[in-house]
Amino acid sequence: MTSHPDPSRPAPAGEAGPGHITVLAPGGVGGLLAGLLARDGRSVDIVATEPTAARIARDGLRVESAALGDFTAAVEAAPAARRTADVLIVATKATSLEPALDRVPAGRLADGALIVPLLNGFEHVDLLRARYPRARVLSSAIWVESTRVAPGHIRQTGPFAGLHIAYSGAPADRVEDLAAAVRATGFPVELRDDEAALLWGKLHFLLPTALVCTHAEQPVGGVRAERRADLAAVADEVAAVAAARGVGLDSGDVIAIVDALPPGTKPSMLRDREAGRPMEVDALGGALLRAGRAAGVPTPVTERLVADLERIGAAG
Ligand SMILES: NC(=O)C1=CN([C@@H]2O[C@H](COP(=O)(O)OP(=O)(O)OC[C@H]3O[C@@H](n4cnc5c(N)ncnc54)[C@H](OP(=O)(O)O)[C@@H]3O)[C@@H](O)[C@H]2O)C=CC1
Ligand SMILES: CC(C)(CO)C(=O)C(=O)O
Repeated sequence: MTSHPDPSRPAPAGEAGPGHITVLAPGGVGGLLAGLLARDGRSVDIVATEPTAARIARDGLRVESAALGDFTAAVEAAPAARRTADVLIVATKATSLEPALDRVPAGRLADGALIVPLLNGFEHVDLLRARYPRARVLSSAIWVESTRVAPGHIRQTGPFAGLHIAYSGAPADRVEDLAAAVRATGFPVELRDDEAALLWGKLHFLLPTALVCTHAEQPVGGVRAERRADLAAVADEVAAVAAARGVGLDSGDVIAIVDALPPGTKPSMLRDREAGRPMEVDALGGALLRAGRAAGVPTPVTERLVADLERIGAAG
């Protein structure tokens, strides 16, 4: 995880620029990046649900962040893509990914456009590659705690922030120009060669934290004291499935990260449960169960937590 956003925001030297950036879904993470890029004067627009697009077009995008500043950025916003994007940042929840993608037809992407999905999990990468065959989907993971407190109003909390992007076979200079533009906003970016390690490294931390905090209805401080065995067991199950796919992960690292977090840290799945929104239980936990079955790796603790959370989600 990359920590401590740099508020000095160094200017990108000699950078050609990533071109026009469209952000699909201005929620906790999408709204944060769209706001930061717009504040820096980048060419950026937002595609959102009808009411949220209207609100942002009228009032701008409000961002509150102790580390990156409080500001309102004027950004174009519409319910369907109107500009041709060189970069598409996809920031929906997994539960609304497919209907949201209908708002960005493939013809609205420049040939060879870069797609940066901020979703947790891994199954969305193949879905995006099938849907946009002429684009380059870069496996990515964002480490930040950021909440859409109201349409077009984003609050980033917590001490960590970092965007990890894999080259994923795309032209290196274009990926680096994009990384430079995001870094210049003050948001740290790490470029990586190994996309599987990037995605599974995030899931290794995220899945235990999300499932156990959401199941217990407690932030990190409570579960690391009371549900440590479940945290460690889910981390070990993720590591076992990742190992079957050739990715080496050490569960000790996950426990060390969980122990270092502020006790009030809440994963987005817990925030969804508290707000009565659909939870990404299937896209994250269900995906691990499917990958475990395919590899012949047992995942009993994840299975129990997923079953309980699916029952809770279905009961509304
Ligand atoms: N929040 C966080 O701290 C982190 C989240 N993530 C991951 O990032 C992804 C996004 O999460 P997060 O930012 O929390 O999500 P949010 O719930 O904050 O935002 C989701 C956004 O999607 C929009 N949306 C929903 N349906 C549609 C649709 N059909 N068309 C267009 N837009 C739509 C919502 O619109 P509206 O505003 O109109 O409701 C909202 O702006 C998830 O996979 C999550 O796991 C990863 C790291 C940290
Ligand atoms: C990193 C973490 C736990 C940040 O809150 C996250 O990815 C999420 O909440 O979805």
